[in-house]
Amino acid sequence: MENLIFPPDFLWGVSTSAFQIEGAPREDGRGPSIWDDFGTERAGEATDHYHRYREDVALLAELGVGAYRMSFAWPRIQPEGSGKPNQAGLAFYDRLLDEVCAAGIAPVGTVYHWDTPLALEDAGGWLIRDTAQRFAEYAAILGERFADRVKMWIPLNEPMVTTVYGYAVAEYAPGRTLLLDAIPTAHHQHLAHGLAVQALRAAGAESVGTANHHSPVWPASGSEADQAAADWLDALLNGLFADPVLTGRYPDELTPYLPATAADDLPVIAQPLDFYGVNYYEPQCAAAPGEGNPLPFELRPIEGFPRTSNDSPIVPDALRELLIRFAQRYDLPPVYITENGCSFDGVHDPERIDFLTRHLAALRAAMDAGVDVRGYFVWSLLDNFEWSKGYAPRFGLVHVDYGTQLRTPKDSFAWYRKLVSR
Ligand SMILES: O=C(O)[C@H](O)[C@@H](O)[C@H](O)[C@H](O)CO
Repeated sequence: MENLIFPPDFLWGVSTSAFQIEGAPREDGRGPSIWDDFGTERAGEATDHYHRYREDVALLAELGVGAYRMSFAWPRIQPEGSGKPNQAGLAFYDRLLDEVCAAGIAPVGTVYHWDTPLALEDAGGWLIRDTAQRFAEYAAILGERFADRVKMWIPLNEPMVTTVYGYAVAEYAPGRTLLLDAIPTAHHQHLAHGLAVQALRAAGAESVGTANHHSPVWPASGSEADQAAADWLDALLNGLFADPVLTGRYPDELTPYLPATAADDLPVIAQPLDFYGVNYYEPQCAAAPGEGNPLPFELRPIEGFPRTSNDSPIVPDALRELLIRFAQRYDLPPVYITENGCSFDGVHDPERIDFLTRHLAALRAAMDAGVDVRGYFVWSLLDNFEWSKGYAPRFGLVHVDYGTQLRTPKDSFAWYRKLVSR
């Protein structure tokens, strides 16, 4: 830890999301979301944060972080995804945000972290343009109510994951297998982002940015064909989500898959941002597609690196590589690592401390190379519902016994507290 030297005003935080921790799916007028009945394992009561938020905010205060990234549950605010807000839903976030602010912690508000109201999905979800308008109305409701307490806003968490995992390969809700025909959902999310930026600024939001999932893409070999495949996957996973908001353009190779009028929306999409949030977990590897593969790439496993209990390769240096490449490629606003973390079991978690130490060292190296990074958020405060993987992966600095909802800070909690208090 001695070598992990960061500026005195560096922002240390932790991140969570509403659907993964709140529970209380049927309480106080919350409507159904696309995740409520999706997959083999249900979130159900999750960590019951809806009732135990005071205890969790006390953990945040004990941890000593300066910021807490949370998300608002759209179906709790607008049960049908449109129309008048549900006052009981707004009141929950009043209670939560007042508690966070009273603890001297800055709330960072994510407007959407994948829990689309079911009624909107039944109407077409991110496949239709109208959902962007609905989203802007929802963001305006949040801005008007909470911009006095939430200083940093993130309209959408990881639109890439929604498009690829939710609409292209059906790993996540809503579970569509549209492959490249899922790409219009990226455009409609970008439009939603742009309209929400306008709505939040109009409501007095001080700072608005992103939380985009980014991974360096490595070719499986030095062959031209593998390099071309890696470039294509890089355009899909990174370019399609960074270029429009940062440059006002789409990657050339993706334009054939976009709605015909997509270019008309780029001025709204590419509004200046106060920060660029990056969620980093691991690199990807691509090879030229085999016979009969409709995609211009195929994924290859990343080997030769230690792995998490969730079988993800641990490659800290890829974070440094990614940030330096982004700083060379884009006129980046200040950067925040809005998520980084790993799954390991147990309360005694030296592997997680090692993971965080090595990723923070890589982050420091990127800063030494000139990348303007202003803060870092660990995923996650609590063990929680890891989407289609359910409750098996444990990403928390705090262990949760899902039978009793007992919270137990892990060794990594004490380690992070020491780091952020320096
Ligand atoms: O990045 C994501 O996928 C999401 O933002 C989180 O909700 C995940 O739970 C976390 O990343 C661990 O996979």
